[in-house]
Parts: sequence; C-alpha cells; structure tokens
Amino acid sequence: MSEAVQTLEGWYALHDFRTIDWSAWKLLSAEERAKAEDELHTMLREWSDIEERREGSTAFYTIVGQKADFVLMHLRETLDELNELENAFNKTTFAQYTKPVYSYVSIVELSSYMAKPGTDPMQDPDIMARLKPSLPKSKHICFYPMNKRRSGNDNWYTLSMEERRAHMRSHGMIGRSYAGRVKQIITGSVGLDDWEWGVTLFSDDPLTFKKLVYEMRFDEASARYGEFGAFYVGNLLDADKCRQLLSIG
Ligand code: VOV
Repeated sequence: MSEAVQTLEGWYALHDFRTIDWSAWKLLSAEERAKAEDELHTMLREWSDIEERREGSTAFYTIVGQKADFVLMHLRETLDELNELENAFNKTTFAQYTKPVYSYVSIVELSSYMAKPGTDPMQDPDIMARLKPSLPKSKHICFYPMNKRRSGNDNWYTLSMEERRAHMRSHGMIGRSYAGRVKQIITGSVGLDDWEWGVTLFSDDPLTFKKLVYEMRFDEASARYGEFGAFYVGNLLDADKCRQLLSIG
C-alpha cells in the first residue's frame, strides 16, 4: 500500500454560487430594493470586520456566463460558522431573490510533499498565513473542482511517495513561474464534497488563468492524473460594483 501524504488544514471553505431572480427583483419597488441592498451591505461589512479580526475571510465576485450570477467564497475556523453564516444570508431579503445553483465545501489544505524535514510547519508564519489566508481582492476569480485519477495504469493513489513528490515538484515549478500574477488557494474536499480538491485562482488578468491552466495540462500531474469539473470565472464585486449590478434603470 502506498503511504498517504501528511496534510495541514486551515480554515474551512464554502463556495456559494447563486443566480439572481431578476424578474422578481424587478417587481420590487425602489424602496424595497434599497432596503434589501442596505441589509446586504450591512452583512458584507460584518464579513469584512471578521476579516479584519483575522477570524475568516470572504470573497464576493460576479460569475460570467449562465452557470451562476455571483459567488460568495467564505473561509471560517469551523464548519459550524460556515453553516451559520450561510443560514444568516439565506434569511436576508436579498437572498430571497437568489437561487442556489452550486456549492462546494472544503478546507484550505497544504500537503507536505515539499516540507522541509525537521521543521514544525505550525511554527512557520508563512505556512500559517497560507492556511488561514485573507482572500485577495484581485479583479478576477476562477474556481473549479478536481480529482486525481484512479484508473488502470493511471492511478495517483498507487504511486509511491517519491513518484508523487517528483510530480508535485514539477507542478510547483510551473506554478512558481506565475508568482505575482496569480494566487492559488487549494482546498481539500475528500470526505467533504463530490470532488477531491477545489482550486480557486485569483488574478488581475483573466488571461493568466488560461495560460496557467493550459501550461499545467502538459505537466504529468495534470496531463495524466488530473480530472476536472466545471469552471466558474468572474469579476470582483466591491460595494460600488454591487450597487451597479443590482440597480434597475
Ligand atoms: C498558481 C500557482 C501554483 C503553485 C505555485 C502551486 C504549487 C503547488 C505545490 C508546491 C503543491 C504541493 C504542496 C502544497 O502546497 O500542497 C501544490 C499542491 C496542489 N496543487 Fe498546486 N500550485 C499552483 C496552481 C495550481 C493549479 C492551477 C492547480 C489545478 C491543476 C490544473 O492542472 O488545473 C493546482 C492543483 C493542486 C492540487 C490539487 C494540489 C494538491 C495535490 C496533492 O496531491 O496533495 N495547483 N501546488
């Protein structure tokens, strides 16, 4: 039997994808819409206070295309907190005018393939910052779930630790050549959701997502062992953009 790699876990993650029920939203009076928006902005401010206290982080992006209209990505210390905030959001007036279309539950994960031997990762401030990150406010987000293949001769889980480490080293080298242009948050979801990992990328240039993902397709860790779900891509929603999105002319 191959040895499982040790993993470090940080904050739990919920990706909550919704569409907006525009016909119902448009039927509201301007006053009713303004009230619902104020309530939404109060909740967004509460989430940003939580982020300032370093007790979690939230990213709010539109989604381009028909899979969803927006995503709220939340990171929190516990699954209970994620569930509470999901329920609190569902009780808002604005949420009544949204329809859930997809969600993903996972936890920020770092594997120890590249760990320095003899060091305690939990004492390393860089590692702690990666496990409990403030989500970037980059202009664009890209999310997709993925598995490592388990079929015939292409079974990631029967490779030796050394083979997997060599693959991850090569994978990491490609990733590092995108340093400063894209930030990745890898969340593990074995036992938590339908795929094995969630990949969330942040960048100021959406073309970087295409370049990076394409280049990785040629790397064996992805070419031979990667299986991918649906891709969601979108644009940052700050308070002004959010008002613009919800305004009815
Ligand atoms: C954007 C840059 C980037 C960089 C620098 C980077 C580096 C690294 C390193 C060094 C490591 C291993 C240690 C750790 O940190 O866990 C990983 C780990 C991982 N990655 Fe990665 N990855 C990136 C980016 C990046 C992308 C774009 C993808 C999607 C793959 C694709 O084809 O679409 C991905 C996937 C993963 C996964 C699923 C894991 C866990 C695999 C496991 O078996 O445990 N990743 N990754």
